[in-house]
Amino acid sequence: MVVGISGGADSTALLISLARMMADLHQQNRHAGFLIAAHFNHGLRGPESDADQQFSSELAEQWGIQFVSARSTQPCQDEATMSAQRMEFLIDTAKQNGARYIALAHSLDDNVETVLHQLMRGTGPAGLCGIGGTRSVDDDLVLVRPMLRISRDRIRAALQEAGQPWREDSSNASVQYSRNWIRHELIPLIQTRYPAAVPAIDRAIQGQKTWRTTIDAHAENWIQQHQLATSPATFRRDTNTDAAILIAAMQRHWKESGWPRGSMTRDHWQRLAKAFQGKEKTVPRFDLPGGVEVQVLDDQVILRDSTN
Ligand SMILES: Nc1ncnc2c1ncn2[C@@H]1O[C@H](COP(=O)(O)OP(=O)(O)OP(=O)(O)O)[C@@H](O)[C@H]1O
Repeated sequence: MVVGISGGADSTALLISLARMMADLHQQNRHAGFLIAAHFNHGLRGPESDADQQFSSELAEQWGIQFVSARSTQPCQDEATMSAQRMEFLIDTAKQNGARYIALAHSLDDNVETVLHQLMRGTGPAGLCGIGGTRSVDDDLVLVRPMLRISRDRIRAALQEAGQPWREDSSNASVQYSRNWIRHELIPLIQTRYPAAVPAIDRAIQGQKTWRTTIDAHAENWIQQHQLATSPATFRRDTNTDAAILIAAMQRHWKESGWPRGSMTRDHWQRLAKAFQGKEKTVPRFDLPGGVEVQVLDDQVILRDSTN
């Protein structure tokens, strides 16, 4: 397992927990695999960034864990780009060393902040499920987030109790980044009136995930029963199924076909669902963003990638 370590409280706690679990397994003479601590130096905060790397490397050494690091060749301030650079490094490290898992230390609070961020920026039901606990990167590699149900406060309290220091990232305190603004301004404001808001939102996320799993199972089932041909993708029309399931089925189809979803709005998905439900008889053909052409026949709907 490759563990992404920033030197912050969450990933310090994750690395130590995994190292202890490994030690326990070794003691019981059980196979424990191997751990690699991987740190990506974004190089944005000069000596402070180097000190984070130094801290992470010393922590790994202290626990007898192999340490790998890389430095950004194109330092940038954009959160999404930084995260993508980091993921690329973690995936490369995993592949080069034959690791099957990458572990990240996102906490319950990170999940709640992410959902609030998505909610305000605009999202569908999937975005309200928050960060996934596991995700397949490919057939041989799985991304896991074992700390997702543990609060930031609990993690810090445990580190303090263990006498284990961590690095405080000064850019985490800056409200310049929208995620930090949610963490440092918005959530504390909400908590002045709703002190238990964070665990309450987490429970709503868990509930949403259960709904999502159910809808996904129906969507998968629907595709199996209604897809008549793959090239071009041909589906049987269906007046009985709810729009939510039809939309989830189509979103799965988009993903499997590698079609771009970026410009598909809620209105587009609903229009597509209506085409299946037989309420779109007057429009036999229409186009969707990303070059997908929809042809509506009496008993079938055909989808074609017109850019191919
Ligand atoms: N520079 C980095 N190098 C390697 N892994 C990282 C780095 N920064 C973050 N990660 C991993 O990604 C996870 C989520 O990143 P995020 O920026 O939300 O974390 P963070 O606020 O720095 O948390 P932490 O308290 O773990 O440092 C971290 O918990 C850690 O596992």
